[in-house]
Amino acid sequence: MSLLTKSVDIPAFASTQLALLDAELQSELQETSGLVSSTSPTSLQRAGLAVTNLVISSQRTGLGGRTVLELGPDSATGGELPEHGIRTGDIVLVSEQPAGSAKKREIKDLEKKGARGVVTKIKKEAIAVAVDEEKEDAASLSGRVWIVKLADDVTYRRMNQTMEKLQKMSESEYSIFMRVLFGLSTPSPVPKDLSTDLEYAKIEWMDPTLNDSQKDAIRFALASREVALIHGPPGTGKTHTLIELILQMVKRNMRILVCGPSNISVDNIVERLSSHKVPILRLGHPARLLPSVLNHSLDVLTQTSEAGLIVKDVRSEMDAKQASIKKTKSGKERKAIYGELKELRKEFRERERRCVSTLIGGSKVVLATLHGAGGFQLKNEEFDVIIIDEASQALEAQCWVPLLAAKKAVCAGDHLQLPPTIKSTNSKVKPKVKEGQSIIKGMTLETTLFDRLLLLHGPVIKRMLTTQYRMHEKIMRFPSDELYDSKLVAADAVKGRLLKDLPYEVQDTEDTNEPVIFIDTQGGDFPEKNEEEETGKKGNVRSLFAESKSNEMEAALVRDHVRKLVDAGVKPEDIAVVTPYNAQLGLLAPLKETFPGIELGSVDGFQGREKEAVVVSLVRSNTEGEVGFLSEKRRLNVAMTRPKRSLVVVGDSETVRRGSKFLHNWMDWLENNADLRYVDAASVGA
Ligand SMILES: Nc1ncnc2c1ncn2[C@@H]1O[C@H](COP(=O)(O)OP(=O)(O)OP(=O)(O)O)[C@@H](O)[C@H]1O
Repeated sequence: MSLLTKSVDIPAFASTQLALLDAELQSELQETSGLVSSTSPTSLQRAGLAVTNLVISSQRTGLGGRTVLELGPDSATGGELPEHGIRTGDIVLVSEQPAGSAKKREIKDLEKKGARGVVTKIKKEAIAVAVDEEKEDAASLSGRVWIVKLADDVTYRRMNQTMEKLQKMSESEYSIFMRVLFGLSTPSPVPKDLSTDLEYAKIEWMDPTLNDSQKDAIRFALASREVALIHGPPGTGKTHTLIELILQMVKRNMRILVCGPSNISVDNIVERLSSHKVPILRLGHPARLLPSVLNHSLDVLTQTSEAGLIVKDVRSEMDAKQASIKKTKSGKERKAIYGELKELRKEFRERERRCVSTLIGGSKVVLATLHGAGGFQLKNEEFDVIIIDEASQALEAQCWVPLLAAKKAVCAGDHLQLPPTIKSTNSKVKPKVKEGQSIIKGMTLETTLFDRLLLLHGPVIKRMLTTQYRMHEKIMRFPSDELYDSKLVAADAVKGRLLKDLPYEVQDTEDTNEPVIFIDTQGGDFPEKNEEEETGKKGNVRSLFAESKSNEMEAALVRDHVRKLVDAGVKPEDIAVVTPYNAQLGLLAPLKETFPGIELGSVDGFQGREKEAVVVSLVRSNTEGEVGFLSEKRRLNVAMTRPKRSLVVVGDSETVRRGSKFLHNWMDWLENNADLRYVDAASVGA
């Protein structure tokens, strides 16, 4: 029996999590500092960890009073920023750019000459960074600067505090909810068929178009006492379902905290909830929120709401006093003003605290990231239920930040897509445990709460959404049969959609009237290349690209295919090329110049997204049948479920089929069902 199917010793669970989190943070810190100290800025940029050759183009005060720097390309580079891997919400260092050859750069030295901050906005021609308060003189940076992505140790602090609390709790403090989540008690039973149950049969749906599996999942989530999982395979309307669930809960006078692992996952829900007349409140730094969500932000409301105006009064009084100090010469008078200011500050804090709790107290639905839910604002707040969206993409320790005080949880996710990205799995940093503490062997950070609960309690705690609104029926077939017990059904509106039926002029060609095309390169004429061999670079660059492979033949075939689609009239912005390998993305990069608007991305980065046409380059082609990254079926699942109307797979079936049973079945399925195209090296032009 797997360790996860048994009840879990809570202190051992917490110490294992602490050790794993520490190892993860250490490898993140090591990776960043190792790379920054020994790799040239240009290589860091290539690895997606930095953007070089920038200048500060403007500086302004952003929300929350923070200084926001806007960084654009220097005049020599001009125009748009190069491709980079920096994302909104990343913690970065803005600093003078060191010369390429300068060795032994330490992050702390760079920090002296620059500042840490949070990326608040990314545009084609500029990146905005809100710098930390104590470093506002960073604006004085002149000349050429660069930004480097740093490890985000703040998020670890909160997860650690949560796990430490869990570790120290005595058994008598465990709530029923906690006991169920660790398998010390079984979940309270829920009637099997809720559609005939008196209480749940006659729900008045806000959205009457919900499908039966969505309705069933909502009834189940309402009826469950401790925990419910909503399993949402790709395109099945997971968020759509959560919105209705939230509205139904509000109708039942419940108070709800809604969380997700990322700001974007939370904002997505705020945006969709805002059209309904429900008082909602979004916690989080305004700089990190979507602009459309700002009018629900706690920080903004404390300044604009009625409750906020009282705070504003004190603030103006304080400003006036501050100004009068400057005018006064007499020491005695100054001292008196300082005394008054001190009192005012106290008053200000007290009013602000009251204002915050009035605003939070008046909200039926509060939304925050899992990490943000651990802030002081929610310290004494009680909720009837915690809803976690994208729960299968969150670390379990992160989920416990709000769950420690919970009575009931509803988690939505899909454990058959990729879990959160972990660095320490392949690194040399090993988890260390304090003496005398027991740990759970074999547990990793990649095991999410969603996975663990399914293993622990089985399907009785979940409901699966089964109608999908994204893919042509044929694109859906293989993942449905192989991973979702053949339960997925394509909605009528999407099941027959092809590229040629796009709402703009697209010619009917062999490339636009086929939902699944497989371009098979078997024959071994163009084997993959190892990025190390190609660059010949040593040191940390090696580790960065250690797993990276590329395949020029495949890149040429991808280019050919994209050209044919565009020639047939498909807009480049409706096409994406995804591949598991960064080095292959590098090879494909020129496509963006030829076809502006096309999207190139790693499979992992494309999770949660969709496009009309998706070309997948599998890259691996070798005589050993090695497939590396591809052996992870959750990655393949993400890759093959992104397209709406056209999935094009480019790969060497001979190599790939040897990688795993899943890959073997996929190659067989493609050979039997896809529009199969064999190529020989000589016929590839581009
Ligand atoms: N019952 C329904 N009727 C019609 N369309 C629906 C229904 N439920 C969901 N959709 C549509 O399906 C699409 C996907 O929905 P949503 O964004 O909620 O999915 P998701 O499961 O959260 O997405 P992902 O697969 O990326 O996790 C949306 O365009 C949504 O409007």
